[in-house]
Amino acid sequence: MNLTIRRPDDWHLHLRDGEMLRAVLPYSANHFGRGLIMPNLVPPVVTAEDARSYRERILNALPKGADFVPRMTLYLTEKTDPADVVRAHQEGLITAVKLYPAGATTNSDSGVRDFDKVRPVLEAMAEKGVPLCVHGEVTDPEIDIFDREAVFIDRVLEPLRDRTPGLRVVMEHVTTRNGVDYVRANAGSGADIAATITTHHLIINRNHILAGGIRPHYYCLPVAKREEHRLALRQAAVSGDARFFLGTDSAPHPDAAKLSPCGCAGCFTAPNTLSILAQVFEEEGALDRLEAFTSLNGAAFYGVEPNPARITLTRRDTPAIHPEHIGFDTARVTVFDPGFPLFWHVE
Ligand SMILES: NC(=O)N[C@@H](CC(=O)O)C(=O)O
Ligand SMILES: [Zn+2]
Ligand SMILES: [Zn+2]
Repeated sequence: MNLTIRRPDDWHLHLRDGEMLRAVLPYSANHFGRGLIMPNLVPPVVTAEDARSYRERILNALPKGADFVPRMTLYLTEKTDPADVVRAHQEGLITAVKLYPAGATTNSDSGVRDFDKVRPVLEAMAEKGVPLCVHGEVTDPEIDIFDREAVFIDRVLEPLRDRTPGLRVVMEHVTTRNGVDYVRANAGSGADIAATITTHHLIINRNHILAGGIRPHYYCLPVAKREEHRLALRQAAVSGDARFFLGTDSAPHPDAAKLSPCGCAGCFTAPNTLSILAQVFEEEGALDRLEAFTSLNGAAFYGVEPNPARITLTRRDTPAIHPEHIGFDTARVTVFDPGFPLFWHVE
């Protein structure tokens, strides 16, 4: 069986920097036309100048002849200058701004604590149509980690959208039925809310992380939730609803940092994402909607044409071989293991 679709885009991607960047980039560049590049480097990508030089480093790391365009984001801080953001967006240097609540996830220390301090930036973004990509979790230690996304919607997202009419928001890596329902319920208010869904959250629930032994490679943020939430995500992804699209959140970390007493969050899914997604859509009887999720809906939200190139996926009787790890001089990174063989090959 064959499926030819527009070349996909990855609207949430961590490429890191230096030798890690050079090691992981070819996997994304192989299958994706564009990637929205997350700015949570150390130090973060805060200004237009930072984004310009990071973009340069990515372009220099691209394999020869690659058909991949990095689209940049800025990391929102309480000191972000609205004029810098607007200028960078008008020049086409950045596609969006990323909000990390301080302390919510990997390298989020420079993120936002006091939302009043970023109001001028958000207002400028609303006026100029610069999308805000949101890591939607509260950091209040009183709130159970499995409830942090749902509480964020009520405490932070809804008030923020109320105060900033017209602000276009992407709920990144949505993990709950609450998130899916929130996006759906705001249908009436125009194209100002959407959500990315990752590959791994379509596969794992919280049992996969914790039952029968702890599995650090399944630990990511937001953490995977109960099965009912995974099913809600699958349903949203395969529905064809234009407000849901792929952002893999492929987030490589060296094994040494994952397999530690305080292991860090992130799943590295770039190499096998498309094989996994084809299988998910096949299982859901929705192969005809895979292209909308991977290649059309996100482009429409960001106001760009779908990629002109196409890729062909073929379902064979023999499993597709993906590396278990990728390695470079000083580190090894483990590839996300869906826990079942993958029969869809990317040609
Ligand atoms: N998703 C993750 O678990 N980790 C991401 C950060 C993020 O996207 O929140 C990372 O940068 O490692
Ligand atoms: Zn995040
Ligand atoms: Zn991420």
